[in-house]
Amino acid sequence: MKIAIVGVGAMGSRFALMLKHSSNEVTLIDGWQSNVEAIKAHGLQADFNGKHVQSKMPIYALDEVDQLQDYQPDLIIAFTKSNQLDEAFQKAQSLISPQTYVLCLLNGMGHEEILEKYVSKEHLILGITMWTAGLAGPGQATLFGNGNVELQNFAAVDKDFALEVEQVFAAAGLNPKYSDNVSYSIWRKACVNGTLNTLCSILDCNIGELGQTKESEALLKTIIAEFAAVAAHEGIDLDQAEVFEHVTETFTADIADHYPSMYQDLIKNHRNTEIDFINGAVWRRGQEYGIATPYCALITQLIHAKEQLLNK
Ligand SMILES: NC(=O)C1=CN([C@@H]2O[C@H](COP(=O)(O)OP(=O)(O)OC[C@H]3O[C@@H](n4cnc5c(N)ncnc54)[C@H](OP(=O)(O)O)[C@@H]3O)[C@@H](O)[C@H]2O)C=CC1
Ligand SMILES: CC(C)(CO)C(=O)C(=O)O
Repeated sequence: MKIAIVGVGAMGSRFALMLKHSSNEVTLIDGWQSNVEAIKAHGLQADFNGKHVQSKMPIYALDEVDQLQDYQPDLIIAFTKSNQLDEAFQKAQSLISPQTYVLCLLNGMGHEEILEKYVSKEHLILGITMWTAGLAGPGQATLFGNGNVELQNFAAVDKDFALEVEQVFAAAGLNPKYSDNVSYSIWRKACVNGTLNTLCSILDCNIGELGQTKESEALLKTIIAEFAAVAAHEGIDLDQAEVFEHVTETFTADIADHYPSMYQDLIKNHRNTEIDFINGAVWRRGQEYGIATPYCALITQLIHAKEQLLNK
């Protein structure tokens, strides 16, 4: 399959390497100049489960997309951060023909509202992933552990292409599943990020260390209850006990040593975070629906305050 990846940070690099390794034609597009230069010079490099891998792939800066006039990908995978998605697709929109599909696996909620400006509902595929990834530097990913992908067409349309993507991902070892209720999965995953990503960032710890604190149980349950109240208003009936179990399973799983992507942004790289698409989205929607979400409000404000202190 002809696949373009827009956003070649940690996760974009993982998917690029795994999809290229299984013989897909992968083209990379990214806005971070030193990353683009490093990949142009040395290819994409990674510590992949302890083994060094290196793979040459065409890469273009977002400002160079006009050089790709005759290039028409079958699939574009969005792997920017939520807060970069709109600007990246504004710059990359010339790649989207009426045949192109866009798959969004970003953490958080509301990305379809942004992507619908650039691709038709019928060609939008939404999903989530439990794969993890980090960056050791420009063009150098750190890829450990296992994960999976859930995806589903956004509109109720013919799912042939999405099933083809499922097959291509299966051949790449990405453990995909065509979901029959991806909206539920997106809320469920948002609960993972709304607890682990935020609390690890505020407490400056990894997932396993968070799980060792006595307070984690009550914090998780309260945050999940706020997500569930807002989700219920949108017709999604989150099973809070199952979601709590799903989140706490990570405390002893092979991602226990992982510092969540929000931690990598805020604490490691002093960059702004995706908080407005996670707890911030729950707080905002709660205000609209008349539902109190005091923990999400406090967490959103603390993360924004930390962004201001660190990202001067
Ligand atoms: N990392 C993880 O383990 C997981 C992440 N996700 C989700 O996947 C999506 C992509 O996340 P992830 O791959 O972690 O994102 P990254 O931050 O690694 O990369 C996203 C983009 O940020 C820019 N960037 C990254 N690092 C730097 C830096 N040090 N300095 C300047 N710019 C930089 C690059 O583009 P540009 O220059 O255009 O800004 C890059 O394409 C997010 O929605 C995330 O929540 C989901 C599951 C796990
Ligand atoms: C790996 C996981 C689930 C940790 O919260 C994640 O999605 C992230 O790091 O953003």
